[in-house]
Amino acid sequence: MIEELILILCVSGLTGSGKTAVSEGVSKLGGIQTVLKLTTRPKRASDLDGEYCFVNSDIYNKMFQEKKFALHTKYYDHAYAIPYSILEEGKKKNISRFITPWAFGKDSVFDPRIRYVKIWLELSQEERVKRMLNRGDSKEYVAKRLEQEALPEFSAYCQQQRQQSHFIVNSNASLDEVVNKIRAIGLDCANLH
Ligand SMILES: Nc1ncnc2c1ncn2[C@@H]1O[C@H](COP(=O)(O)OP(=O)(O)OP(=O)(O)O)[C@@H](O)[C@H]1O
Repeated sequence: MIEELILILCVSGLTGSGKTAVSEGVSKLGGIQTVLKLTTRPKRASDLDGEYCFVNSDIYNKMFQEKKFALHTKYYDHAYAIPYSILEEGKKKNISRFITPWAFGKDSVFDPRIRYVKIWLELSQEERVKRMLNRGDSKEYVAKRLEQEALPEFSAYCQQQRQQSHFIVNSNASLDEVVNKIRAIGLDCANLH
């Protein structure tokens, strides 16, 4: 199990704000690693290799009951988890700092021995739409996501994520700049221990 301190940088933000790109970018610079997550949601064409392991609800629930997850959350109809095994694999490579897109919800379960640093990526809707279209999302998909964002329940949830974050980072800068800023936060927080 977890004998030494583990830190997870949890990057949240609205769709298209850069969570995945920034997490990958930080991970590429070394010392802080992305984590493979388990999910019950179906695979999408846009999913990056190595970001998710797709499992059915039976397998997920069994692992949950066997306390195999360091973090678990529900988002709409699907469940997401970070298994201890992934963190332990990192530890074997001397990595104890991780980064991942992650949002804490009211159904979240998390190991309190882990230190979570919550980072919110801030970006205007206009710029997010541009980036989503650039990444190949269809206009219909973008419109659907924006409609969802406007729902009072969803918007309150996002507001809460933002308010509960330890750092708010402006994503309206080059990817390198945002990556370096977040990496510096991760390394600074690691040095506090
Ligand atoms: N700082 C940046 N400057 C320019 N482009 C960026 C920047 N950050 C991310 N992007 C690009 O914007 C697009 C959206 O980023 P990304 O997919 O990481 O967003 P996300 O927050 O993970 O979205 P979602 O929640 O929909 O999965 C991607 O094509 C990504 O490469």
